[in-house]
Amino acid sequence: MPKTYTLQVAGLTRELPICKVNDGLYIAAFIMFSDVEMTVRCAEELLKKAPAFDVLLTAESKGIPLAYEMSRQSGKQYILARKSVKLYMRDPIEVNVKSITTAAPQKMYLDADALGYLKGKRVLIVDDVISTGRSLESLEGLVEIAGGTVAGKAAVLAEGEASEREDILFLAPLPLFTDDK
Ligand SMILES: O=P(O)(O)OC[C@H]1O[C@H](OP(=O)(O)OP(=O)(O)O)[C@H](O)[C@@H]1O
Repeated sequence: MPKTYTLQVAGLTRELPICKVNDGLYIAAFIMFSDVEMTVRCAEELLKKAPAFDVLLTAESKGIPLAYEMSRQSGKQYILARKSVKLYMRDPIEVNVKSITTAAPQKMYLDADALGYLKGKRVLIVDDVISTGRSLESLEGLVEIAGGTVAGKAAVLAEGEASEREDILFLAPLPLFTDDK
């Protein structure tokens, strides 16, 4: 198994460390935290591809810098689905989620203010990576509960079989790695 994977995306090149998920399955870890250049460039490229939308929606935590930057560049607000309830959240609603990189089942929450903001809006869902698609599915569930419409589903990278999906926008595929390849 190689130690790194060379990613080219949005005109930039990065060496991603390859990390074990479980026996036989490995991923190349794409962590945009701290990489402002990558965040800014990917936000630009995703906004070029994005359909018309009113508001961005992402999930804690790695989607946050991307959604922030897409919001800054587009002038459209972003809403954040939290993965725990904070005492300042009014009447939170929840959906279940289990992503490829987080072993334990998680939940996503929106409070009444966020739900109210999404109601009747065209929502562009954004994340750093779409892999199994379960996080995306949860975000779609939140949009439905809120009474918004999904304008588009966008990520910097589509991992594994997600790169064959035709219902998502992404900038580059990201392979999954197994012991036999
Ligand atoms: O398509 P999926 O299999 O759902 O995987 C993609 C999701 O997994 C990662 O987040 P993670 O849940 O690890 O949380 P984090 O951003 O807080 O690290 C990533 O940022 C996506 O949100």
